[in-house]
Amino acid sequence: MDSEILLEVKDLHVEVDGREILHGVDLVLPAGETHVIFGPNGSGKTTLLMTLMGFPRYKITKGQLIFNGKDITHVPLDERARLGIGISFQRPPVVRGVKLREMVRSSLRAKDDKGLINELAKKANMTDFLERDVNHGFSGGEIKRSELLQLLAQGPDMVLLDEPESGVDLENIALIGSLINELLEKKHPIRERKRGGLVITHTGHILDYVNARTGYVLCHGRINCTGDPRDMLETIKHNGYQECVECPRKI
Ligand SMILES: Nc1ncnc2c1ncn2[C@@H]1O[C@H](COP(=O)(O)OP(=O)(O)OP(=O)(O)O)[C@@H](O)[C@H]1O
Repeated sequence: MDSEILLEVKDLHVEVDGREILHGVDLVLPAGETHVIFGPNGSGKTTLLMTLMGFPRYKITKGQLIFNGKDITHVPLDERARLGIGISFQRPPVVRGVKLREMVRSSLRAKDDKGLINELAKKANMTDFLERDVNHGFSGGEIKRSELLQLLAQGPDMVLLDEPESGVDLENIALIGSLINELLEKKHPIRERKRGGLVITHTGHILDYVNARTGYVLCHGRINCTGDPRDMLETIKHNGYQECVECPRKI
């Protein structure tokens, strides 16, 4: 492979509260690429992203995570964020007493810069939300834009997105798509792109906006299939996931 490898997941086994959820996941994300994760409810998609981010509840019992050439299997969450991993949650919490502006400021890798915060908020159409408590009373679409605004401030090398389009109307999906593309440096020439993304999607709407190279189907804590994400989505739409579960070509 000519491109640099951003993330390598090797034989990953993960337990949550004593129950094994991931039973040996392998994947490789080259720098500059976006990969998509499909899979039925409860198959372990969120578990995978939370484990990559380093939430302590998700215990790696076997396997290895290599990020930018460094073994991060036992590196804690805050250090992973400093190394350049960022996440947008499926259902982010309300943070009472913390204004969105403060949250964005704390995410900024660059020095505090009021001008930059305002500029990013404008891009995410979140200017009117900066003085409100994080996610308090935000609609589904506003929450997703707030998450992406924080990621834009952080500027991570690897972006983990858990259902970025859920609860977002069709008009706002275009905006969400353009924010994701900005995060993933879509305007840069391919060879210069250093960032990568892993995106969980159920509907696949985001594929209309984001240039995703590879898709995975995760079933019962294992990757059953890898391929072109648009083809996979078509098959899933027609046949559902049962075919993936029973597929004799399982990898
Ligand atoms: N604390 C826990 N104790 C036991 N099981 C758990 C715990 N947390 C998660 N699980 C289980 O792990 C499995 C995987 O959950 P996960 O949220 O990763 O699935 P998912 O593929 O993201 O699902 P969805 O598409 O519904 O968001 C589920 O069966 C869930 O109930």
